[in-house]
Amino acid sequence: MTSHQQGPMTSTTPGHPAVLEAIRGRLVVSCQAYPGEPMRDPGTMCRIAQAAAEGGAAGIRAQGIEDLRRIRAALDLPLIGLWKDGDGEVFITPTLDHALAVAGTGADIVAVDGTLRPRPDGRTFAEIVAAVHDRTGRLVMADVSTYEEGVAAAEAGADVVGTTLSGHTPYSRPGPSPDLDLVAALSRDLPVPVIAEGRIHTPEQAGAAIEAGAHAVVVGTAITHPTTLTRWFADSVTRSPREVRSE
Ligand SMILES: CC(=O)N[C@H](C=O)[C@@H](O)[C@H](O)[C@H](O)COP(=O)(O)O
Repeated sequence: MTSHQQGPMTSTTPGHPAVLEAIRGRLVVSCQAYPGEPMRDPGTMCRIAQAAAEGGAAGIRAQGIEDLRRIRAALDLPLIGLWKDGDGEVFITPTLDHALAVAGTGADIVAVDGTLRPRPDGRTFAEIVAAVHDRTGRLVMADVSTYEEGVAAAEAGADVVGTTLSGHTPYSRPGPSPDLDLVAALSRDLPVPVIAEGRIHTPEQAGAAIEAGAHAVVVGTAITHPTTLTRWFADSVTRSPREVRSE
């Protein structure tokens, strides 16, 4: 039994809740595999999370009820939980029922789509935040894609805002690199901590996100998704001029 399994970490110092203090200026590793992939297995994700912890992850972000239960039982680190479900536009913890189920796993922070798009259960983001707070005492992370969404999410009661969905909505900034401008603007203007998440592929980019003002950095693909990592290398090798390879 870990302290996290007893309930949400309570604040020991003025300011942010303890779980947010624990990840301040640190790396959180997102451990996720996608439907149909060989690593889509709670035991496998738990081992990946344990490996990330050994490497210095200060927190873990994970998806799916069983993955979260396994990781919660195995690791005494701040845990950001979500449940990706459905094939609609809003798929990150899309309804209040999803959010309550995530909270029930012992995750310290429930990550919820924080965009302004309609949700399958018709609730607003503010209603979901209020219900999670009232019924579970857990914190809520708003996954947003733009500055306006970040401001609205903080006003709606989010405890922490992440840039997770930048580049993943049709109206946000596309491109392969992290949206550090969004990280900087939200970090400057929001009264709650901002987590840099999404398309952070190198240690330099992770450091730059902290420099831009991020409270913490979440890295997923570049640490825990070997299929994508392999594709990066495979594509680079096959695109290289033959003479370079034969040197
Ligand atoms: C858009 C979406 O569904 N993002 C998901 C959110 O949990 C994950 O698939 C990402 O891996 C995670 O956000 C970390 O980002 P990156 O893998 O780029 O480091």
